[in-house]
Amino acid sequence: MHEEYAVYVDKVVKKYGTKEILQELCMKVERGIIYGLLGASGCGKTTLLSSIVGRKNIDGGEIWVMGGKPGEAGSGVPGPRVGYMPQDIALVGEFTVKDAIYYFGRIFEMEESLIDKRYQELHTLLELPPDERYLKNCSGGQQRRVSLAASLVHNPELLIMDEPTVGVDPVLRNRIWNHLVEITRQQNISVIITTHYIEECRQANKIGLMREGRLLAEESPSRLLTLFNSETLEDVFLTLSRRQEEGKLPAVSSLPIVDDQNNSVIVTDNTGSRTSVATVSTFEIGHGSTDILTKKKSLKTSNSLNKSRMKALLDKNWKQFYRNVTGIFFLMTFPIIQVGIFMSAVGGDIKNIPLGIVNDESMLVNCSNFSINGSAIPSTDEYGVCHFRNLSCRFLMHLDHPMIHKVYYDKLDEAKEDATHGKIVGVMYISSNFTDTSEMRIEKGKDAESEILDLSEIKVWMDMSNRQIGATLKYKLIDLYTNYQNEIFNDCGFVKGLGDLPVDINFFYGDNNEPYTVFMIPGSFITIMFFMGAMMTSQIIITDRHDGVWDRSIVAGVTSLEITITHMVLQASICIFQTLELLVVVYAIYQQEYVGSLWLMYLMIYLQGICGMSYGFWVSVISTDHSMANTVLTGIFLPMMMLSGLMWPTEGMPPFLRYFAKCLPFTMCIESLRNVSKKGWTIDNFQVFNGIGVGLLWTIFFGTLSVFLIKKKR
Ligand SMILES: Nc1ncnc2c1ncn2[C@@H]1O[C@H](COP(=O)(O)OP(=O)(O)OP(=O)(O)O)[C@@H](O)[C@H]1O
Repeated sequence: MHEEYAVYVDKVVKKYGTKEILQELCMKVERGIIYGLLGASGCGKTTLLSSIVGRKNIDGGEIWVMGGKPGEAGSGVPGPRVGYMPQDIALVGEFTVKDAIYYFGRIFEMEESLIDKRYQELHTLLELPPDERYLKNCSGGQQRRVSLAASLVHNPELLIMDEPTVGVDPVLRNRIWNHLVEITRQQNISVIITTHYIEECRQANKIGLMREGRLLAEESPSRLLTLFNSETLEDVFLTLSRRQEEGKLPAVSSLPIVDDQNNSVIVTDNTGSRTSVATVSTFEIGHGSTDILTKKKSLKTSNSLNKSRMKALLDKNWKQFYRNVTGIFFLMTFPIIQVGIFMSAVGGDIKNIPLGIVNDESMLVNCSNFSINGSAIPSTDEYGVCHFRNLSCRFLMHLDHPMIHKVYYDKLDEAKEDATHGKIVGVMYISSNFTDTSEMRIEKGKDAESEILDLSEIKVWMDMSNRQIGATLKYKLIDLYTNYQNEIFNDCGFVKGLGDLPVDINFFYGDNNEPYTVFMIPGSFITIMFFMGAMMTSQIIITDRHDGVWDRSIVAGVTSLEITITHMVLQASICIFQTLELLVVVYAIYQQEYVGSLWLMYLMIYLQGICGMSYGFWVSVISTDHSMANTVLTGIFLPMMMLSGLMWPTEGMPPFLRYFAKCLPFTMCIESLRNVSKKGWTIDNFQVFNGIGVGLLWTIFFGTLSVFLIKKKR
């Protein structure tokens, strides 16, 4: 029975949450007719059409389209059997008028010459704007006409149009209707059309009046006008709406109208018994119902990857990319800017830290006249070891370092006061008899009194509220003191190295003077690429989905997998350049050292970009719009970054958190990349391979989850 109809909707229920949008709705569209679906805004027309084309799952009832169920293998719906013009324009703004039509032609696997022929016909019929005009530069009405042309390009068996005539001038509207009448008559095409201009539906063979998720009536316009003795369809609709409100009008039944011969519109009451509400003229289909449509059954969509569709999608993605100058600029320069800023701002030597100095010894001597000669003279008498003069001046000379800006104070209290007010970062105090006690400290050695030790000590108070500055200064002071001590010991003729700490530290990898930047480079590479991949993917996919391009393409027969793969192909290509940019900036421009394989490093960074894309894909699937996507993206990315060991080694975390952190997408990859760049390890080392492995697992996980969610989400 269903085969007789182009569309057969039987007691369909569709809910959004708990709200029933379609309430056991029944609708029958014979083949080769124009069916006008009328109803107020929000009554569920779009929801019904989306369900018919297989873009929404229904919660009850059945839908048959061209004898098959939408979405079922071999039904051809979604696919080339249907032409769908959604309410939104649902075209790519970066397309020219011609591109838009060619895009759908290629998706429907039409020959290029045929697409061109159809394009010329539709161009004339619909008065399309010039071929090369970008859609984003077309008016709303022009875009709508292009959208209409795109749904007609392949001469579908069933044409579904959601408000195609909005914003179209009356002459052209009339021409569109005439064209619809012509194609239904000559080619037996079936058309379902929704419109706000109720009266234009007089040209339809049948209309369905819809209200609050139900069809109030389903008949030919002439019969409805006769039945309700009305001049206009508006009046009919008004009367039916009133009756529905008064509870006198049940919905249209799914049962076949058996007594059509009696010229009655049949409705079913709430108990299920059928009643005739009026006697009217017979519903006419102005032409035969010869089934030329079923002969087109070769037009089925295959679920496997299709070359022509993939080509069309790749072309679309490429045009979307290269015609969006701001987008290109952002995608290509963002990694350079990011890593450039990082290299310039992070890990450089800290300079000019203000250090307060109170040198009580300088009350007795003037350091500006100080000469290093004679400040440490080996002793000639048998008890002495070495004689010192003005050692405080000699030590202060060693503090002439770019990191330290010496600020002299006369009084210790004043210096401490300034330190507490943040004017200086630390205070250094040297006692008045520092030189003498330093000499005695060496002479007496193990017998030195604590007072001597105390007075020969340089005392420092530090502001450690900025730990990085405080700690850097602290280590620098110790370093400078060691240099100073070694220098005077050398002058005294002591054995070389006596002034050093008795700890000899050597390095397998890296060296003592390596800046903090080197530690952070792998983390910054990985996080920049991951973030770029995620941003790019989520933005592009959400834009596609919001513009309706995704949905429309799927109705045309494209599969989610094809869309996903083609997006990934383009973005993965962009990632190739972005990864290269990062490496060039860091290793060629900033001349950072590395010992491992550059190819392996490239691969690892690149794969993280792909992992980011997969993550961005998942974010785009679970997000309803851009702002939600941005929130989810950054909301998850930031904690992942903090746990990644980028800023602080994971060894500093509580054990359970460390294990958790290591399972995250880029924690282990950062460590692995460090192992390659600093240690020269290769991929056969497990501690390199595991980082790549975790990234790959996350890529597969996010990708699979996204595809699953897309399928489930309709
Ligand atoms: N994804 C969704 N989630 C929740 N509610 C939705 C969703 N889509 C639509 N709705 C609601 O379902 C109802 C029917 O929407 P629908 O778009 O089908 O109406 P319509 O008759 O096509 O309206 P219009 O003529 O204005 O396009 C509306 O109340 C709408 O707010």
